[in-house]
Formats: sequence, C-alpha cells, structure tokens
Amino acid sequence: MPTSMPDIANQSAAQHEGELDWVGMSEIEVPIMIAAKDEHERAVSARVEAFVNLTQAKAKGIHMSRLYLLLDQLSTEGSLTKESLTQLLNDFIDSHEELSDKAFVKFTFDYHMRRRSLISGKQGWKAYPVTIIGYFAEGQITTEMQVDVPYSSTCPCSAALARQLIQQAFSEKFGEENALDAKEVRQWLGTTEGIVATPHSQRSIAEVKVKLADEVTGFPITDIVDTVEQALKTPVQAAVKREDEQEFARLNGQNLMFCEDAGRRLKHALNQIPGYLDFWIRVNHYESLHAHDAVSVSTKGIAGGYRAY
Ligand SMILES: Nc1nc2c(ncn2[C@@H]2O[C@H](COP(=O)(O)OP(=O)(O)OP(=O)(O)O)[C@@H](O)[C@H]2O)c(=O)[nH]1
Repeated sequence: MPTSMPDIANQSAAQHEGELDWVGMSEIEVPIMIAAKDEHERAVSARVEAFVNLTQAKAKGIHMSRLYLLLDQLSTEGSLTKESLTQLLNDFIDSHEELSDKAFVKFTFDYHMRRRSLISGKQGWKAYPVTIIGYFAEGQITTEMQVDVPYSSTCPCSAALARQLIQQAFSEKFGEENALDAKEVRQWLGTTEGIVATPHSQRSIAEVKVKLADEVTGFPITDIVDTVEQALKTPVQAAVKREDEQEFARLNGQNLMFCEDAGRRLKHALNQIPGYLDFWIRVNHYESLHAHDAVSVSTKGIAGGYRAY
C-alpha cells in the first residue's frame, strides 16, 4: 500500500465529538454455509448487518473494512454456527481495540425446507425467512433467531355467521318439523344452495423470535417451524393434490382462529421449550374481510426480556 494514502479513520478528528451506539454496514451481500440443527450444511444467500459501538468520543470512525473482511472470511472459509458466530463477534471487538466494546451481527436469508403434503405424501419446497442475530456486550454473547411461518386462518365469527345462514337455508328448504329424506338432505348438502355461505380465511404469518440458551448448540430452524406449524395446524402447503386440499379444508374448519387464538397457541407451545430463554411472537392475519390486518403480539413475559413494542 502506498505510504502516502490518507487514513481518515485513524488520523483525522471527528467534526463533532461523541460516542455512538452502533456503527457499521447493512445489506452486505454474502453467500454463506449454514449449519442448522439436524440439517445438512447448505449455502444460503444472506444479507448481513455488522456493527460495533464507538466508545472513543474523539475518534473519527471505526474500521469498516475490518468487519467486512472478517465476515468475508467466514463466508469463504467457514460456515455459520453458534460457535463461529461467537468467534466473529469476538473478532469484531479484537479488530477494534480501544474503539469498541460491543458488537452486533445479523444474517437474514430464506431457508428452504422440504415439506410433505397432508395426505398424498407428495413433497415440495417452502422458503422460510430466517434471521440470526448475535451480539456481544458486557462480556456476554446473546444469540437470537427469528423465523416467519405462513399459515391459513379462518375466522370463527365468519364461520358461525355462515353456519347460521346454512341453518336458515335448511329450514327454508325442509321446514321445521317435517320427516326428512336422508338421501335428499345429503344431496342438498352437496350443493351451493345447501352450503349457502362460507367463512372468510386468509394467508397469515407468524413471526417468532427466540433467545437461545447456551446449551442450544445448533440453530433450531426446523424445530421452530415444526413447533409453529404443529401448534397452528393449518400451515400453507407446497405440493397439493385434491385429497390434500380437502384435508386442508377440514383442518381449517376444525381450527378456526382469530389472531388472539393463534397468538395464545404459539405462546403455549413455545413456553414448553426450555432452550428458549425468551420469545416474542407477532401474528399477522392479512384479512380478506378488511383492507387492514389483525395483529397480536406476545412475549414470554420475563423481567428485563422482550417487550411487545
Ligand atoms: N468509518 C467509516 N468508513 C467509511 C464510511 N463510508 C465509507 N467508508 C470507507 O470504508 C473504507 C474502509 O475503512 P478502514 O477500515 O478504516 O480502511 P483502512 O484504513 O484501509 O483499513 P485499516 O488499515 O485496517 O484501518 C474507507 O475507505 C472509508 O472511507 C463511513 O461512513 N464510516
């Protein structure tokens, strides 16, 4: 490197002095191998945020290239594990001696998983948005993960109103006290005059963030997806034959839910898992009745833990 190159970060003074909470880069484009719990290591296309704090009020700035190159080294020579995440944060701090004592890194990527259909046994891909966050402060590493899981929610109120219309149509067709011909009723139930109304349902997304306990050594991406889908029962499907679609209709009918119901189901399910020190759940029902969304937010509720907002 020519000796005459100016080194602004090291040699010049800040225009205004002051410490900064985070300085670094966002939207860094990085292909990276991810080693998730119980899964083969695989490449994902990540966007990364990398930050350190700036504790020297008079220093011009941090050394962005050092953070970038450490991340690049992980991308080209390693894979993302809980261990390498810890190492990366330690390296961020070591590369900023006397400038920083806190570090933060966030990886955001789509994680593709094979998901089996409900009845036919066919399989297809689903891409789950995943965020992995690590931060180092006061000598402690904290690891967090967020997974977004899409599902279907059918409105219980709309279902009750639809049932009432079906009862009314039944009375109009067959009267209140007549002896019924079972064959005729069965046939009528198979027509749109029989099932005269259907409840509205909507594609919904559960955003689930967890803080991982130290003993959780692998990123539990599949565990979180499975927990959410098993709790809600109506995950969005990949490969669908007619028998799968019919089972999906049955599951929706048997798992009617407001956003409050979905939030409570998830809270109960996540409370059973000891490896999650804390959690934050945001349930979004992208309504088809309204142009606005129905939302519920909940946390584990521990002192000093996640807050709803
Ligand atoms: N600190 C800082 N650097 C920036 C910013 N925007 C662009 N950069 C550039 O990031 C580049 C890398 O900075 P450094 O890491 O200090 O690079 P360097 O001096 O070659 O590397 P070292 O010798 O390791 O300090 C520099 O060319 C900066 O101009 C910014 O907002 N803040």
